[in-house]
Amino acid sequence: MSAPAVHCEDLVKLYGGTPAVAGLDLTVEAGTVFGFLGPNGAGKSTTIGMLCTMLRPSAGRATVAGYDVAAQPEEVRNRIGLVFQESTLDLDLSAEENLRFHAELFGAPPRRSRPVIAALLQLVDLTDRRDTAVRDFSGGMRRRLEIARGLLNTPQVLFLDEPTTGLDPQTRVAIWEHLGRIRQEWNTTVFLTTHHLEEAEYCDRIAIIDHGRIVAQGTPAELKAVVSDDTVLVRTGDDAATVTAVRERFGLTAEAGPDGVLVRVADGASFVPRFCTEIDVPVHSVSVTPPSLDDVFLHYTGRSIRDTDGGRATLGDLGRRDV
Ligand SMILES: Nc1ncnc2c1ncn2[C@@H]1O[C@H](COP(=O)(O)OP(=O)(O)OP(=O)(O)O)[C@@H](O)[C@H]1O
Repeated sequence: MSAPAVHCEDLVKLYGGTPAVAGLDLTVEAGTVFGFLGPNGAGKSTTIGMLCTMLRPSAGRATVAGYDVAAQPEEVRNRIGLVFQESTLDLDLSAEENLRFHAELFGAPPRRSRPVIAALLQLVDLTDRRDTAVRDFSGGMRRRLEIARGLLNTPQVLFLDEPTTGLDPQTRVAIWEHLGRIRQEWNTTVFLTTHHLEEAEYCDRIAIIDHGRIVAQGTPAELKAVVSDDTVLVRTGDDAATVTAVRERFGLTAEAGPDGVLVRVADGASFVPRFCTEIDVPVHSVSVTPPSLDDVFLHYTGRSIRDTDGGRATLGDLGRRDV
């Protein structure tokens, strides 16, 4: 069996004695898409900085692709790709020239890099735009090219910081299709941070970090199953009578709101037919919403991820930090 893509044991990073990462244990299996979520200041960038060998751990241990980040940083660097939020593309160069320039920085001879560049352009659907200057690219095309560039050294693990931030929903979906293809066709492990919880649903597994520690991890379905009930919204002819009936007949809590009556119940699908049969007031409509990852996030961090998406530092800032 191959080594885990990422493995951390009691990983710590202190800044002036204060822990930014406070004993983190984490395993990411090879070939998966892994989402790393957390509020601002939770320790995401610091963790990724250590995994990418940009920051030295204060204590504990981490391996990437089986190599120790502190003892074997070169081995790690050769096996990872990194895509920052900030664009580092040269706008005056074409898509292909950007990739070629970067391949040369890696010291790859053109004979070796040429087929890789062609395959990557195809992977991110930019083959027919390879000669276009990046200045003329849309935001989504630029991000796809950044991702292709992160894959130039055919890394085993690709780290992406908020890969879809600033993109419109349609383009975000396209980026996710590409990330899925990268995992499938290149068997690359994708390790990403995101503030879009609906996107975290696409991840094979996710971990939530808060105050420098992992507070929850699992598949999106596992996490949702642990924390919350379905929400059933019912519209009837009489909200007050509905609230009372739900409490008395089903022993559930119900609240009247502007859109109708909200009922929290473990299994919405089996509650609805019973509710419709047993309630005495006319039912106009019923909808069932399963628990969301936002509920999970709120449960574990006490905050909604939407409240945490502002003024954040980015991975690119690591280089400018006092480490
Ligand atoms: N160079 C530094 N010196 C001192 N404290 C730091 C430094 N870098 C980060 N920190 C602190 O460490 C903690 C973790 O920061 P980090 O940037 O890793 O969090 P994050 O989860 O990536 O947050 P965000 O979503 O805002 O990017 C925060 O309290 C931050 O203020």
